[in-house]
Amino acid sequence: MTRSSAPGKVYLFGEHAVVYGEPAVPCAIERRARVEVERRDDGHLRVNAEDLSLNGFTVEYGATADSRPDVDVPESLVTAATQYVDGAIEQVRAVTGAEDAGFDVTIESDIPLGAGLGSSAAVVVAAIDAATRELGVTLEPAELAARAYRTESQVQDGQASRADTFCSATGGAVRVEGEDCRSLEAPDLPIVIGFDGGAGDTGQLVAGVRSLREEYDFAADTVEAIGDVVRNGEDALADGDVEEIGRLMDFNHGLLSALGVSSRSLDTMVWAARDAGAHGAKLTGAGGGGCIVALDPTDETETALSFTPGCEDAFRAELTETGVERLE
Ligand SMILES: Nc1ncnc2c1ncn2[C@@H]1O[C@H](COP(=O)(O)OP(=O)(O)OP(=O)(O)O)[C@@H](O)[C@H]1O
Ligand SMILES: C[C@@](O)(CCO)CC(=O)[O-]
Ligand SMILES: [Mg+2]
Repeated sequence: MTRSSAPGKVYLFGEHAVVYGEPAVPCAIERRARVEVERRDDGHLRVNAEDLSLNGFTVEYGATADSRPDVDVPESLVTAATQYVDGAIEQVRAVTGAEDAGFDVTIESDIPLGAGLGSSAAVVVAAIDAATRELGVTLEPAELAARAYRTESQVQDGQASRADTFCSATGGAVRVEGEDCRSLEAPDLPIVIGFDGGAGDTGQLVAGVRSLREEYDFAADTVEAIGDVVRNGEDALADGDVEEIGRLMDFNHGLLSALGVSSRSLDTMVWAARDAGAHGAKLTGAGGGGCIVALDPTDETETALSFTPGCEDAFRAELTETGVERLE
């Protein structure tokens, strides 16, 4: 039996635009997905994911002739729920050459699903790491990130960046631009997260931005403007200038909002944070619903968010330098 964990992340700058080759800066946070893997002799895959539910039922599937979860919901929802783990196992079989390897996979996660904190990347990175080690193969973090990226890309119809998976595999703050992935020095930022209890589907939100970009030149310009914000953000990070970082996060949120990926509750939380004196606030990840990230060294933003209608949870996030972690 092997167990691995991998962290979620927040984006300081650059989500969505990073899919089209602009740079982005995500940072790993101390909220993790843990995946336990045990090899099966019969070649089947059985998945137990206690945080993943469909119609209120925990998803448990696999290892029978009809291996669909026993839940009465449309097939498309079942596929959406299971495709990241199935895709991770596909990568494991490909990279090890053990095409008929079977596994029992158990997932436990502190990262809310579909909320912009990179739950999919963390689950895929931890699953690939644990399952390859179960077969006696240990991947370097860069190779692990590359394999996890293939899964995210497949699920997102070929439109994914390497940012989430690289950040989760290596930990810390990272800078990703196309295929260029590197670690970045970042000051210890006072990060506060607000969560509206909701979720957005990353694949669908990415597809929405892609069609806007194809339809309107000014949407393509907006994507490029996000790239400019990120480049300014890198300078502010290098200078440790938290006020400037916050100002640029505000700008980044406005541009994401123009691209249609914010929501009423995300905007409400962003404004609650700004009104409470945060240096800046923006949505994080794919958007549509889920989380915002704000910078505030005082308790004001966390307190204000906890009283904001529509905000279900407000908490401080510690950045972590630990990417994938091998537990057993
Ligand atoms: N604990 C988990 N167990 C099983 N599958 C999970 C778990 N967490 C996430 N997933 C998979 O990841 C999907 C959510 O991924 P999605 O990319 O839409 O959101 P996210 O990664 O949380 O947010 P973002 O990509 O915006 O950072 C779920 O539908 C599920 O397929
Ligand atoms: C929206 C997006 O930029 C980040 C999702 O966390 C998609 C991606 O990078 O693949
Ligand atoms: Mg994701």
